[in-house]
Amino acid sequence: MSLVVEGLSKQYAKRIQALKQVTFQVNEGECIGIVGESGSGKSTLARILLGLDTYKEGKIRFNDRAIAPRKRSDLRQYRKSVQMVFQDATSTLNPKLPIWKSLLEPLDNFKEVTPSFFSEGSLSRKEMAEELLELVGLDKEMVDRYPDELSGGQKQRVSIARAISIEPSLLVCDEPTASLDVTVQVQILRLLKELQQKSNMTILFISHDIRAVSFLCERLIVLKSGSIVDQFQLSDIYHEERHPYTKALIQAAAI
Ligand SMILES: Nc1ncnc2c1ncn2[C@@H]1O[C@H](COP(=O)(O)OP(=O)(O)OP(=O)(O)O)[C@@H](O)[C@H]1O
Repeated sequence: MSLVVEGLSKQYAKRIQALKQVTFQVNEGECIGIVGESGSGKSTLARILLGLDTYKEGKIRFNDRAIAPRKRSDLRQYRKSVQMVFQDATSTLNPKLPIWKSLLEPLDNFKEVTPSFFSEGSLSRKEMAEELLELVGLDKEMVDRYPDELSGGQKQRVSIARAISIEPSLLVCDEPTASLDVTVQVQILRLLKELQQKSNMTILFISHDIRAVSFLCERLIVLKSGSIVDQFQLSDIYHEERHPYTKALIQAAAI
């Protein structure tokens, strides 16, 4: 797996330059964090990376193939490899479907995928959903429940299970913990860390919270007003040469 973003710029209206010459690379098995305040361009970047938004300037290459957002066939292949976890798990899950049906949607879309983590032998669809729930630390009894019968943290676990069900080579998380209580945030971060270590999955974690990013990621990218102002290994977070903006984020988070 490799993702290369080169000189990516995105302009919404004449004066709104959401991304400016953004360049970075994500390598296999890495957990990389993109941190920035509100309005820094994080969601724009996430949407473009998922093929949900277009861009005119710059290049995105995934496994050495250009991602051209308008080509549907390319996009389908890409979606199989790149999955997303959003901030709002409620909107990810269809309120009219029991959890097990929502969980199986990606596997239904990509029938050619047989996840390596399923037990041997033929599993019924519900058993598959139960195994997915157990993978993210949820009780398998929850398969028949509906989203509004789950807590925020449980819903986020379901959306993580759903995203990893097809074993994507890259998982993009856009503020996955932002709407959760602090204690639940930590649990979700621990879960992501555990899943990443178990499967060597590559994670791109986008957040305004440098504390969360530094808990999970070994490399950090700092985005400010659409530009990357700093990029460093976690071990260098307190290094003197950090950008003043990074230092301010660290100080504000008291880490
Ligand atoms: N659809 C849009 N049309 C016009 N401007 C937009 C649109 N989406 C975002 N912007 C602008 O682009 C800039 C970056 O927004 P973006 O949502 O990517 O930031 P963000 O870092 O994700 O912020 P937040 O954490 O508040 O969601 C902002 O100035 C925003 O107002």
